[in-house]
Amino acid sequence: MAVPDPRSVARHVEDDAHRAMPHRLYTLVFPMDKARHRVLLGMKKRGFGCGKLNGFGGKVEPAETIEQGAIRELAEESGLLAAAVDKCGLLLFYFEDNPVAMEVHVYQTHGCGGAAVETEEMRPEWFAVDNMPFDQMWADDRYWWPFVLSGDKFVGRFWLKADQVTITRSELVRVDGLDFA
Ligand SMILES: Nc1[nH]c(=O)nc2c1ncn2[C@H]1C[C@H](O)[C@@H](COP(=O)(O)OP(=O)(O)OP(=O)(O)O)O1
Repeated sequence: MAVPDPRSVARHVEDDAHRAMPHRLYTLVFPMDKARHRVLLGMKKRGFGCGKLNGFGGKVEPAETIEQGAIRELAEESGLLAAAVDKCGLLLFYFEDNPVAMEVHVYQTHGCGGAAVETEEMRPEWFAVDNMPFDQMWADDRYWWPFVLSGDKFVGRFWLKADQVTITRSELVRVDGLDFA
């Protein structure tokens, strides 16, 4: 069996089936403009999730912390420079045709430096936080987005069909704290 990534927080999920699966770590960052009640999303132009509007993020590299990965991916995909990011929640995705679970660490950030620019991977656009384009986003986003807005921390688990759209099972809970990086 593959050696578990020590940065993974799968141990927080009390579920044998889950613990037995390898996990790949990802980040997902939502740059917020509190004054204008807006969030920056990016239209993914290639690869996984192509054609969807999403936060900014990607795979965590072996030599970095999850937070460092979040800040790096945000800069690479949007041009925005964040001094810090705030942890919002943890998402676990199980795709029917993939034996590796996706472990996605969700952050928001405020007052970034730099300017949002279109990159090879993403075309950025601002949206009102209370009128999100959920029809163009991942199917699970509409369920946990209210937690991001309220500031409540959350852990969500979603089981998806190979079409990456149909959710066959889900669990979403508010947690008191996220005692991991
Ligand atoms: N169901 C889902 N809902 C959601 O909101 N975001 C999801 C999601 N499933 C995956 N994501 C996010 C997590 C992460 O930010 C992104 C996937 O990362 P990528 O595959 O784009 O990684 P990389 O940018 O490292 O890719 P490459 O450089 O193309 O190898 O999609």
